[in-house]
Amino acid sequence: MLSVIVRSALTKCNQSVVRAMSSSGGPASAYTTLAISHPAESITHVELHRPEKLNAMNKAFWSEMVDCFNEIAGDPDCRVVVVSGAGKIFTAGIDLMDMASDVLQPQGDDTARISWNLRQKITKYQETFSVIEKFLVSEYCFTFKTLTHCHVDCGCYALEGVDLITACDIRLCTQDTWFQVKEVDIGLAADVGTLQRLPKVIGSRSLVNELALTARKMYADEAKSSGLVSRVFPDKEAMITGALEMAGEIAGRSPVAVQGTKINLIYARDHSVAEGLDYMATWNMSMLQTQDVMKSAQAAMEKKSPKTIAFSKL
Ligand SMILES: CC/C=C\C=C\CC(=O)SCCNC(=O)CCNC(=O)[C@H](O)C(C)(C)COP(=O)(O)OP(=O)(O)OC[C@H]1O[C@@H](n2cnc3c(N)ncnc32)[C@H](O)[C@@H]1OP(=O)(O)O
Repeated sequence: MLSVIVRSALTKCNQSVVRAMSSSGGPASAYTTLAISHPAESITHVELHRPEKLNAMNKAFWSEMVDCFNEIAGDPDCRVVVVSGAGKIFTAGIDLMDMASDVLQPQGDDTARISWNLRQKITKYQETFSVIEKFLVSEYCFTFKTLTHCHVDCGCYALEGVDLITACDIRLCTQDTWFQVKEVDIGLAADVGTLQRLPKVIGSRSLVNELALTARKMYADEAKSSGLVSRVFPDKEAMITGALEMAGEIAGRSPVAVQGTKINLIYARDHSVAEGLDYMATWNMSMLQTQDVMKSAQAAMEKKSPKTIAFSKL
């Protein structure tokens, strides 16, 4: 239904894009929880795809995300990744049924061994989201987070999704989205990224504390004003069009410049200004020698968009 309405409203070029990004076809890959598509040149779409379970993160999901982003990292044709959720919500968080025995009720009778094994598992689950940041750093892709549209009365959720989206570079949502750091409601401290990354995404420490300590919902307008998302769209169609336009803007620029910018932004986030400047100098002592600078400068002098330049793959 959604794809029919969308098709009639978009250009021929965008029709195939929205078809590729719609969830109706199901996963077209080896993965059981992810659907992968290529809606435009240099852009990969990763869709969380268990809509009947609200994209709850089961055991397969945690390892498939790592495999998927490793695969993307090895794909020189990919420059931007768009991540979204199939169906009415982005994700309902950890799969409480499938994961219960693994994490919430660990087996064994020796505290040290149970603890040791739990630590291993937590570290492994952390890698599921860190891989987005880490591997895209070592490659040259940007990640958008897009949330699916649904009616106001059913709401959109990003529960464990907050861990995932804070590892992405840019976050977009629809007007009827809400976000929740849900962990305290199920008796635990969030352990796969939210408490580490959210304070670096949202400027207000007080707001981060409030969200994490009370598990209250944060709606789209507050998410925008706090800086969790950079744009709010009226509906999914507008959001996908906007996300792909933005992805196209990034993918059309020098991958040397884009990759270097991303890596140095993340480095600056985690280090002092002095350390960041030092790292930058070392980075650019080689990267400034790229032919992309000369090509781009020449295009600027001729008042041409950088998107008119054919940049080679990294
Ligand atoms: C190492 C990491 C350790 C732990 C980390 C935990 C972090 C977290 O993820 S905390 C968040 C945990 N998630 C939740 O508490 C959400 C639970 N779900 C809900 O509250 C509701 O489903 C809802 C999200 C508010 C949506 O409600 P509604 O729209 O009414 O849909 P439902 O009918 O409830 O759900 C449809 C279908 O999906 C199944 N489902 C929903 N959430 C989960 C889940 N988290 N795990 C497993 N399955 C889930 C639900 O059971 C339904 O399935 P049916 O087969 O149709 O019954």
